Amino acid sequence: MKQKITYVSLESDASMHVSYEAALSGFERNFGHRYPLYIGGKGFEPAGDFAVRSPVDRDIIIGYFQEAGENEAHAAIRVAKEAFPAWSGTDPAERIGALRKAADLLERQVFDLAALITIEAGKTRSEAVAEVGEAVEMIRYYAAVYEKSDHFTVRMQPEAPGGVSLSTMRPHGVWVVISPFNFPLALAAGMASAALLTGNTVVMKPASATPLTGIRLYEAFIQGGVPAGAVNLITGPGAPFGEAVTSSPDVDGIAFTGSREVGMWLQRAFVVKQPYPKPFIAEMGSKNPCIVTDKADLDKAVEGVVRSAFGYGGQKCSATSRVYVHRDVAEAYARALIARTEELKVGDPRERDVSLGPLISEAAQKTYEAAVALALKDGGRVITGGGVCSEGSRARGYYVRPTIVAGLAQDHPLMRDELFVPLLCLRTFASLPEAVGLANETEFGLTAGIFSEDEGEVDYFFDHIRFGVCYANRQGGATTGAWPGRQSFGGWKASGSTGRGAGGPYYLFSYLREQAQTRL
Ligand SMILES: NC(=O)c1ccc[n+]([C@@H]2O[C@H](COP(=O)([O-])OP(=O)(O)OC[C@H]3O[C@@H](n4cnc5c(N)ncnc54)[C@H](O)[C@@H]3O)[C@@H](O)[C@H]2O)c1
Ligand SMILES: N[C@@H](CCC=O)C(=O)O
Repeated sequence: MKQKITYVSLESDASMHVSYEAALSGFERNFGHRYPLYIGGKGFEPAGDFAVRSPVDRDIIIGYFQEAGENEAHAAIRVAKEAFPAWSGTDPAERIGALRKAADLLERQVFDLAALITIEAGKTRSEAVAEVGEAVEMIRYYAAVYEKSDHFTVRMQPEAPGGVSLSTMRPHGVWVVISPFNFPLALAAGMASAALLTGNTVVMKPASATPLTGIRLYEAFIQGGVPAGAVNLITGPGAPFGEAVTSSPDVDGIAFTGSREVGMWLQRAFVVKQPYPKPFIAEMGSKNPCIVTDKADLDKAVEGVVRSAFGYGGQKCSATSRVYVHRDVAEAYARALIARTEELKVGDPRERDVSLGPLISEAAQKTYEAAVALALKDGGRVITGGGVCSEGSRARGYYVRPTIVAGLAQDHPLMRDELFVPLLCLRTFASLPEAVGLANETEFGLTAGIFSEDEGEVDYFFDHIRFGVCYANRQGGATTGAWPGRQSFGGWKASGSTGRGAGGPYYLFSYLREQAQTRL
């Protein structure tokens, strides 16, 4: 592959397709294995197992995975605690080397991993290849930041002549890394590599829909040179794992990416059950707005919104789910938006020309159907989409039409709640301050976008919008597609807990604590 694929480019030379299709057929011959969980470098099959079926086609059983309970979580935490003194005591250059090697290994397997992400998570090939690229770049970016900053050691003013005063940043100990289904490689890789680079040890828990991608990441860390025990992997349901990790005195920090509901539960439980405050990193959901003013280039605004509202079926925390369009251009914009949306081909994401694969689960499909019904009941107009696709092989997956709803009140639940399905709400406004006010009327604060060719309007937007990741005139994605080293990715308010974005210059600080060292 000659060109780098990002979420914004999503295009490449034809060689990508040949390699991806070869990887896909290789993987298809290997469905149905049984996989262990990993503690201290050893695979265990201690529990009952669960089958993971593909959202692309429910008849595909990807594999059987361990349904771990609290005992396995405690065992992994114990081993990670034992591994901490040695791993935190290694030369940082050695840790950086191991993580860089893991990134190289992931990069070498780009098509195998992309095929796996397609089957497990239902992503199209371009989205899946981009995600592998994001994981690789995330690790490399953190390694570079850590290396260039001299591992955050800063010389301070000496207290007396001949003395030395340093500010150093030290690891906490055992971090639990809990990741969601929708970026099963990139988000787990980002959190876990940040913890490991900075000298912490890790217990990873991937989402139950996507455990095999988590196992492949674990293997890359181990093959890269992260010692057995410094990284461990538990599969299985969230609830018993959450009980164990929030109550264990040996857990020193939790990094979570997922829904607001689970994130808030974890944060509260961790505070209540621990004897003293410990770091908790949460990246959660959102309800992301995009503003299209009467000074917008409407072609850009159509493409940017379609990509962000419907890319991966709206199953991105960064997805655009609300559009506020100036009333003078609303009709023309809606017409063009509908036309472009109706060009999207919904189907099996293994196929080259498909733009939109399935939703992750039956529950997600039910959320979609309930949302469409509620929109109609409450006087909304479904201006395109609004139905399930169940013709032919699509009946064996969770395929739905990208949908746009107009005419709902600003405080309607569909304008307020994260749905995580391809459903976009459209409303009009009369002035930019009004639009920014409407965009900000939410408890969430992850991503926001504007389309306007007027610099003054764009300045006003950046000055007044209360979201962590903001974009202007981004045809490649109105609110989606942040990339390590280009955009720090972190939510405000109910969307995130630290104020320091993933893939940004300050992210590693979240896994460290400062120690002042004074020598006389
Ligand atoms: N802000 C971000 O960077 C970001 C990125 C991706 C996804 N997300 C959010 O993630 C959500 C979608 O992902 P999801 O459906 O996998 O989220 P989820 O919250 O259902 O699950 C996330 C992870 O938490 C685990 N979990 C569930 N209950 C638990 C419990 N009681 N204790 C411990 N762990 C538990 C799950 O097994 C999974 O591994 C959306 O809300 C999306 O916005 C946020
Ligand atoms: N980097 C991705 C992360 C999305 C998370 O769900 C984006 O910005 O769209």
